[in-house]
Amino acid sequence: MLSWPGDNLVLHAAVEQCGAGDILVVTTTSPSTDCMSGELFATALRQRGVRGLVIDAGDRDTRELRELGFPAWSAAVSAQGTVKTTGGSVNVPVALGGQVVRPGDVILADDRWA
Ligand SMILES: O=C([O-])CC(=O)C(=O)O
Ligand SMILES: [Mg+2]
Repeated sequence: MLSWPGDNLVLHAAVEQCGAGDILVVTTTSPSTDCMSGELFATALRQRGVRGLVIDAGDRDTRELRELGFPAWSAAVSAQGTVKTTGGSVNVPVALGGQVVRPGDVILADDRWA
């Protein structure tokens, strides 16, 4: 999904679109480390059977995520929250880390930064 920086309104819509086995990939229209997601979103995603979250912005509640056992990769850990004002796009190709990720792509991720 693609979001306005510092705004996680569309993340709510994206969660509703997710299903079992999915990995949710979150990007913003310009660089931002503001926190888009945390324990609450992770809990909602996990309940839908989502396998992980990749977010090219901030994430938080890292201890709770670890306790939940929910895998999340983010560009930053930040306490700076977001507003819920501007829509975005769900189920569209996005670019992050020099890669284009399309809906339905297979994602392989680990914790080795490799
Ligand atoms: O509520 C938010 O915007 C992000 C967060 O901390 C959570 O999902 O727990
Ligand atoms: Mg939280």
